[in-house]
Amino acid sequence: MTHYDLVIVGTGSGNSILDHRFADLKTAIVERGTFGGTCLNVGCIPTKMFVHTADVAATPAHSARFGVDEQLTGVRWADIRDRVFGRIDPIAAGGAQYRRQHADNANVTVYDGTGRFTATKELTVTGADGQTRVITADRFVLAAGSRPIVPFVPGLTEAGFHTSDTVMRLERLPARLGIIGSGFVAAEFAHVFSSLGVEVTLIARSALLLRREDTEVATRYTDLATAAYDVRLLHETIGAVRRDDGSVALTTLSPAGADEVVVDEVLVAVGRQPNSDLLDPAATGVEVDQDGRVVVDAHQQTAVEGIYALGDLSSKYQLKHVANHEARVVQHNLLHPDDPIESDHRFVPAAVFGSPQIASVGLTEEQAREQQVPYVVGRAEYAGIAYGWAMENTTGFAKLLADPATGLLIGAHLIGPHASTILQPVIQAMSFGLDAHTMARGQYWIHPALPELIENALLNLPLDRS
Ligand SMILES: Cc1cc2nc3c(=O)[nH]c(=O)nc-3n(C[C@H](O)[C@H](O)[C@H](O)COP(=O)(O)OP(=O)(O)OC[C@H]3O[C@@H](n4cnc5c(N)ncnc54)[C@H](O)[C@@H]3O)c2cc1C
Ligand SMILES: NC(=O)c1ccc[n+]([C@@H]2O[C@H](COP(=O)([O-])OP(=O)(O)OC[C@H]3O[C@@H](n4cnc5c(N)ncnc54)[C@H](O)[C@@H]3O)[C@@H](O)[C@H]2O)c1
Repeated sequence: MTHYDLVIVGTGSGNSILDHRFADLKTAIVERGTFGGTCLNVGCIPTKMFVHTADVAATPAHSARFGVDEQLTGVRWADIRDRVFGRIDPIAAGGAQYRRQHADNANVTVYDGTGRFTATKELTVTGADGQTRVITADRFVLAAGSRPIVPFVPGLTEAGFHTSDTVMRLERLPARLGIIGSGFVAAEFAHVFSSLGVEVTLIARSALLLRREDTEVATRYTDLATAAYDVRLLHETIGAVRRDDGSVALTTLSPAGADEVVVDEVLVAVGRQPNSDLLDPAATGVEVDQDGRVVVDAHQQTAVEGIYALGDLSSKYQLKHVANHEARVVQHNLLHPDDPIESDHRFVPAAVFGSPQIASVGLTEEQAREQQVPYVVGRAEYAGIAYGWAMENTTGFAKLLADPATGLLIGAHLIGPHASTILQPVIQAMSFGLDAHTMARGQYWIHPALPELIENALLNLPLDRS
């Protein structure tokens, strides 16, 4: 048994904690999978590299209305895939090598294997070969992330399916892809594969795609997706079977009765579960909530002194910018235990990089109503601003919610080109308490750029005083 000052479980956001300020601490870092975690290897980074490629591939389909006749003559899947992972895999390998071998990390030992608590502040690490090593520490950082949920569907395991962990490394592009689910992963991969020429069928249990977005945004997205893909709403997948010709028949049940969807590959995208079950935090006295999330306080500390948790393991947001923020908080609190700081989860934004993009921050209109928060709504359409005309966009819009008395923004919801970028000034205004009128009129807005969408929505807010 080896004792450490600090043990970090998970090399996603957890790996970013260690720097020269920890050089005096005898430290271990434990990883069961690929060094670098979800965002780098199977999450944000590769998906967005595929999304940009999809945007490029989709361009010819929209170019004729500008008087430009373009044709997509083919996509080279192997080249697309290998460009993405040719860039990413060396970064993961380099990160692992840096921790294992570089002089900067003389104080760090990397353990390959799954960490599981076996007693208070005692972790047993089981390697792929089944060998176990027991380590103890004064302090722990639990950054073990989450993994895709696979719902029980009779026959699905035998038929074979992909998750976001594997679908980006497909050997070849399928002609038809069935996606079970209707959230972030479903929307992004529907755009990616459809733009590359794959027939996409989205099988959603709910009546709306992206149903956690503001309802107006989710409704607009559902309408646009229905025009672009084969969308089956209110369909529960109840069976799967791989046929002799290699296709997979998915049986679904909807209010209209049983139905069948025949595809070549299946992507399961129904959410992610925290990896707390692998860690058994209870064995060290750390509490887990009913959704499997490790419970932390505002300092990211669990109920056990010196054990911190961050990211998808403990956060309901499951977003990389949140995991990064929490990792910085944990880093500070490890370095300055007598002067701890708190995480700031007041205004957490999110973006779906599908087609079109969606970006949001703060309350939806439905949440504001439920919580009885006073609000007014200001809207603007891409079709109402000059750059929106340039893009011939007729479907995108911004919807802002503000407190009518103070003018402070309480929510923002965008659907349309570059929504993830255009939202940023709103996040800034909310974070720093800038009211809508000052934001709209206290600065220049570059004309005729896309952020004029926000300027117009701000000016359209029916505030008590403006
Ligand atoms: C397809 C996809 C696209 C995404 N796109 C975006 C995006 O565009 N923007 C965004 O903000 N977020 C995105 N996310 C979410 C984002 O990737 C995660 O929120 C973030 O990576 C979580 O970081 P983490 O450090 O908490 O966990 P992870 O990065 O998952 O790190 C956890 C690590 O711990 C290891 N581990 C787990 N259990 C153990 C154990 N018991 N012992 C040892 N090691 C263990 C795992 O192998 C893993 O490497 C996406 C996610 C997916 C799946
Ligand atoms: N751009 C981004 O920031 C980004 C991109 C991808 C993933 N992510 C993160 O990863 C997480 C996981 O993404 P996701 O799309 O898998 O989950 P999600 O939570 O976004 O959506 C899952 C959807 O599947 C539905 N569902 C649940 N069980 C089902 C079942 N048995 N059959 C059919 N549908 C079912 C849910 O109702 C929900 O609408 C997200 O919560 C997000 O935080 C972020």
